[in-house]
Amino acid sequence: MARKFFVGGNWKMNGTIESVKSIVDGLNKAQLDPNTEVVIAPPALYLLLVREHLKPTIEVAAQNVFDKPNGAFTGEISVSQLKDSNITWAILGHSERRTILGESDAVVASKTKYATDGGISVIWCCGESLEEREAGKTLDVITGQLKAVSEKLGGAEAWKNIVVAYEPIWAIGTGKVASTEQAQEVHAAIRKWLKENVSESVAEETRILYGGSVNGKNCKELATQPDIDGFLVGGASLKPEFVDIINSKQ
Ligand SMILES: O=C(CO)COP(=O)(O)O
Repeated sequence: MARKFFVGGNWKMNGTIESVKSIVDGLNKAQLDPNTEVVIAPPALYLLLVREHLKPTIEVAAQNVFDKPNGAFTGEISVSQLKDSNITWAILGHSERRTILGESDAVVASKTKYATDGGISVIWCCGESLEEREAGKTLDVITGQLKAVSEKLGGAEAWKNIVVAYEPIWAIGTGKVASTEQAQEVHAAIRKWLKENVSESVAEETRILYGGSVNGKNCKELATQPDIDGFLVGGASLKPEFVDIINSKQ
């Protein structure tokens, strides 16, 4: 089964009502490859605005979701609130939340389990720091992150609603994109890990995205790699070149 190409736009903590409307308008008018699944993740405050104005063929993701049903959790958003608002995806495990907001493997795993159990699909992120790469620990870090989430998910079923995003921390927002060889090597290792530790069909069917300084120029070559099934885009998802990234699969 061919994996459908997937491009996510992670707007992070950027935008205003005016700029959000302008990006949405641009996406609504653009010619987008119908063979690419597109998901946009605006800041929480703009989720409803984006969902209301964006064409229905593009899904909307939250940049976080909490692992409790409701209650006294100031500042958090629940799975049921996302569903109530027609938000169908969440980004979890992003390195900015792991490093800046202190989310551990266990917290990320718990949120991922809670979201998928509740019917929210997850863009689950992993990636190594520069120090870890230089110490030759890249695959150890990635497989450690995979193991934590996989044990919590407890079987193949939940993986149907998960897209994996490999985002080397040293490539995020730095303009330093991983080479096609570096990205393909890690993507192939993730697929092998899924095959050996979850199931052959999960390994075959799970989309593995690359994220980290993807732009309109470098996306085409990355998209030629057999295990790169799309992108999670930060800075360039706020710009018109995001359309070129969506249309990058030949
Ligand atoms: O973190 C990212 C997407 O989640 C990547 O960000 P940049 O594309 O800005 O490097």
